[in-house]
Amino acid sequence: MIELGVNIDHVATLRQARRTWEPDPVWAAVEAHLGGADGITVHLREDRRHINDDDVRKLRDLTQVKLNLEMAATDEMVGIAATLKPEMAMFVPEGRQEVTTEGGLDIVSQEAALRASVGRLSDVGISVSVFIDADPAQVDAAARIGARVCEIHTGPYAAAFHRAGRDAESPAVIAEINKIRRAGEMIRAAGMRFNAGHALNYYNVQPVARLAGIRELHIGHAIVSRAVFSGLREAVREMKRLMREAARQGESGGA
Ligand SMILES: CC(=O)[C@@H](O)[C@H](O)COP(=O)(O)O
Ligand SMILES: NCC(=O)COP(=O)(O)O
Repeated sequence: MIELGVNIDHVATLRQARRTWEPDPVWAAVEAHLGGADGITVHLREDRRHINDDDVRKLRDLTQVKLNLEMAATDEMVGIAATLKPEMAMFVPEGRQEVTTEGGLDIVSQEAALRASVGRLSDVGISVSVFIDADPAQVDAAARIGARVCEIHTGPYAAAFHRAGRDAESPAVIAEINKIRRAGEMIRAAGMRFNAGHALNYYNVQPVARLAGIRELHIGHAIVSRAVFSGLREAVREMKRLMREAARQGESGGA
């Protein structure tokens, strides 16, 4: 069955707006768990603009569902992950000026360095994921460096969906979903786990959740935004309901 990893970065974004102690990401993780989250995702950015080292340590100790640590592939971050041992670590590209992650990791241009980082984390039992565009060359490279998981960047799909006025049948949206589908087929054929995420929301999630072989979606901004009005537990519950419904109707019958 398809799983949901809830990204709680923006609970920390709100805390940092006042540089205070609330809202606490650990409380968010508990609420997400109670709403049906299968995992918790945080992105420990090099500039610590939202989640900080202390949050990750506490989440590691207290979270009872899988922890996925998103990070740049730097020595510092690899060291932190190797010490804290989240169940999964995902390498993402990072830009200092970006508001959020702007594109997938270019594995092809830094294969040797990334292979070494994947090796360091795999050696201590962490399942290593890479955040990549739906690009066959990047999927091939992910397999070559030993990644166990690929998370396909759904930002271009989400942007097309928004531009099309939420029309899932528009040619631009279908073209984007087909790219993700083809990447997913390659990922699975290479024996890796097929995940997806970024900018998914309550309107655009179902076509992605219907894809054959999709294992896990990572969703943050939309869930935390909904939670402002409905509470986090309910926001997670509703997202899981949409995902399950789509998976049941989906290309692999919810398997
Ligand atoms: C990798 C990805 O798709 C996003 O989850 C991103 O890493 C989140 O980072 P921000 O929360 O800083 O936007
Ligand atoms: N890796 C994607 C993620 O964790 C959530 O991204 P978003 O829903 O906050 O855009």
